[in-house]
Amino acid sequence: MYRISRATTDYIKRYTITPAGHCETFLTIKNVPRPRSLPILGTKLDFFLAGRGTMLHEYIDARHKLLGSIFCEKLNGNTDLVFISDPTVMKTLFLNREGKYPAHILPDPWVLYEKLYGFKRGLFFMDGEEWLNNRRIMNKHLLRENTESWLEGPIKRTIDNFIAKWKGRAANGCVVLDIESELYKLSTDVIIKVLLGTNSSTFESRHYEELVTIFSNSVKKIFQTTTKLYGLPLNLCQRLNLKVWTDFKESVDSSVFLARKIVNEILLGRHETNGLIKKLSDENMDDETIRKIAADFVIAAGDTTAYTTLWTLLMLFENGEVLKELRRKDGLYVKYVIKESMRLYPVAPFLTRILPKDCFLGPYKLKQGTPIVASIYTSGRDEQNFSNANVFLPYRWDKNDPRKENLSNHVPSASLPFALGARSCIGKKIAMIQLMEVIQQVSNNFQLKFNNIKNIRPITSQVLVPNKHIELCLTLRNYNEKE
Ligand code: HEM
Repeated sequence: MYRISRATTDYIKRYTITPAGHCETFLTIKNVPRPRSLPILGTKLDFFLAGRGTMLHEYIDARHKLLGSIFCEKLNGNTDLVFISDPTVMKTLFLNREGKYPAHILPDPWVLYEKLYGFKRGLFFMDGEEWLNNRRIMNKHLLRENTESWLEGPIKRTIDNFIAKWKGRAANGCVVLDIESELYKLSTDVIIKVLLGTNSSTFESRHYEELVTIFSNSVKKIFQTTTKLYGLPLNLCQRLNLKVWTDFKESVDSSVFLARKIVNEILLGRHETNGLIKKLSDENMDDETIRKIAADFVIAAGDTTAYTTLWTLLMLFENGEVLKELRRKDGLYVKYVIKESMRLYPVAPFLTRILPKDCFLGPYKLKQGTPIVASIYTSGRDEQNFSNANVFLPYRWDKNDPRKENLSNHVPSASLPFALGARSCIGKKIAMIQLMEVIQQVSNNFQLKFNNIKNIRPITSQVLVPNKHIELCLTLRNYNEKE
């Protein structure tokens, strides 16, 4: 099922395939549709006008609408990027074309930081055999069947504490919260407790709370400062020591320092713990590799899970009927609510892979090294993949729900919030346990009211985030309230 533009269909008619199945001439990257561009400048101006990348998801969505499900654009650099949004082509990429060591495009500021300071990062930044060996060990403890049985303990305990604190704060009436910071802190706390396990008293002090607050603020700053560097000449900013670069560098320095400090403390007391660090240590993973991988987890966990929680709560606030249904039902409905919110607001709106060898993708023969970008935001909102695509309808994920009959289009593989294949998110089970627990408990225990959400829109700031600061007015739910 290739949804290709009219221009591509014409090419296909022109380039025939012989009965023996041999392609006489095939389509190449030169035939991939591309937007009109200016000499020398290319489409750089369009890109700048679209907010230097902050509206990239909408910019690319508009391109797909114009050019079809496969198109090519250089964006701000000199390399052709091939954008795809067809679910079949995306599946082919992740399951058959990415090779043994799937490679993705790393954010430029991070690459420069690593080069300048010789600092080695975790799983997301590894490649080749190093990545595969470590990934296999991580898969065993985080993704295999039944890993939920050890993950649920530390995660649910952390969320119970979080909800108890919120209840205490809202005990005397409405309390206004900086919801982003609250959720960042929660996600950081959850991942530290996963590293630590359930049978330890390490970090049970007031200082721990302060540490989590300082750490999550500093991680939040990394994402803000990276976004400011979008589209700027990075090497020049660094050589001139401009504030955009030094702000980025300082936020990375302090986040990495603190993340390693946390991991070091767990490593020191590992024999009393039963969490992920103890498990990796028992696999004979060396301490430096544990430090790299675990410190990155603490950094990676914050924004993705925090913003997915925030988008889901916003969707529930705006869709009162769904919130009522969630409070009435237990079990899997909360999972459908989260899947639906990730379909509309995938925190990673683009996924990238670099082709390991020459291969066909859709009708095009592409060369080794070609960067491919899967437009997850577009595929999740395409009417051909999901009927009533822009409406928040969690029941579309429930195959037993009779209302589903009205939704003729449903292509699950068009919504890939955690990616697919060997390099998909290693933290997806952690994230799903956390999301399901926190969304269900917040909905059951509190009334939700957000301030300042008129005309709220998503922007790309590394991940998909709201375009303005949001406050949550938290009130304890009156269980007798009529629903
Ligand atoms: C809602 C929450 C989350 C979402 C939507 C999400 C999404 C993703 C996606 C799409 C990728 C794949 C990137 C690619 O293919 O290039 C990824 C990779 C990764 N994620 Fe997550 N993530 C989430 C939570 C977490 C958490 C809680 C952790 C911490 C354990 C985590 C750690 C990682 C790591 C280390 C990788 C790199 C894996 C590798 O390269 O082998 N993620 N995530």
